[in-house]
Amino acid sequence: MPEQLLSAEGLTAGYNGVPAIRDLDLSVGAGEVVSLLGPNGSGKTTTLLALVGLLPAMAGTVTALGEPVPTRRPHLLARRGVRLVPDDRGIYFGLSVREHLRLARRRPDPARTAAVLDRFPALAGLQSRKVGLLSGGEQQMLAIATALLGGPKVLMVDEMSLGLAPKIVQEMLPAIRELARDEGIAVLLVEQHVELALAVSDRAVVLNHGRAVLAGTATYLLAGRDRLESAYFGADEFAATQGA
Ligand SMILES: Nc1ncnc2c1ncn2[C@@H]1O[C@H](COP(=O)(O)OP(=O)(O)OP(=O)(O)O)[C@@H](O)[C@H]1O
Repeated sequence: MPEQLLSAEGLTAGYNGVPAIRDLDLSVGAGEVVSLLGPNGSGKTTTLLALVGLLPAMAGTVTALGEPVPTRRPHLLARRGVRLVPDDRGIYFGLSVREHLRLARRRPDPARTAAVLDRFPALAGLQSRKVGLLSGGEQQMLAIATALLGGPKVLMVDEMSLGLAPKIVQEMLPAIRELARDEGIAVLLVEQHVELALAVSDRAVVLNHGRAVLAGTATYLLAGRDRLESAYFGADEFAATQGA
């Protein structure tokens, strides 16, 4: 079993005193890719925000790299190597790609930059382009490349595939999978593309109404399509989609 770099136990978090996720257990080990799945509003983004301490835990604990995650100090956590790429990508549109990549490290590291750009070759030829003029897929690659330049130990990506063509997603997800394995990064993906996510994941957790309703290895989840759909949609909604 890999060393657990990120874990939540009994995590409850939400907004204005109202829980949006309840009693969640989750862990991601070195070199592992775990997907957090579930329908709209099931609590995936809330979970990520709680995991980086942007939302304080109402109950339970969050541990990253063996230490409790501090509340509302994501920059401190990022310095320790725990990075979240948010669903709006968190990038600066006025910079060029080259300038953006330079922001990622206090001291430039050309070898690391070259190694990361190797994983996203489409970006390599766009270094002079303004970030705001990149396509959605290129912007997403830049957001992830920027996070990777710092050499993260834990990487969380919220809805990487949002607004992207499936072909781009099919290229990017395996690149993230390889990076996790090669560099021992613990990766937590929030994804709407269930099958694409499971294809590159070791394990997944399905949330519904803020609770983990199904968890297991990707192989187990892919082998039980009905079980997955039922957990994903909820029994009643699933029945409705079946015309019952
Ligand atoms: N800032 C907020 N204030 C109050 N409630 C919120 C806030 N953000 C999210 N919620 C609520 O918390 C619940 C979980 O939302 P969350 O964004 O975590 O779901 P999600 O699974 O990421 O959804 P999606 O797939 O649509 O992005 C939803 O009921 C949502 O309406």
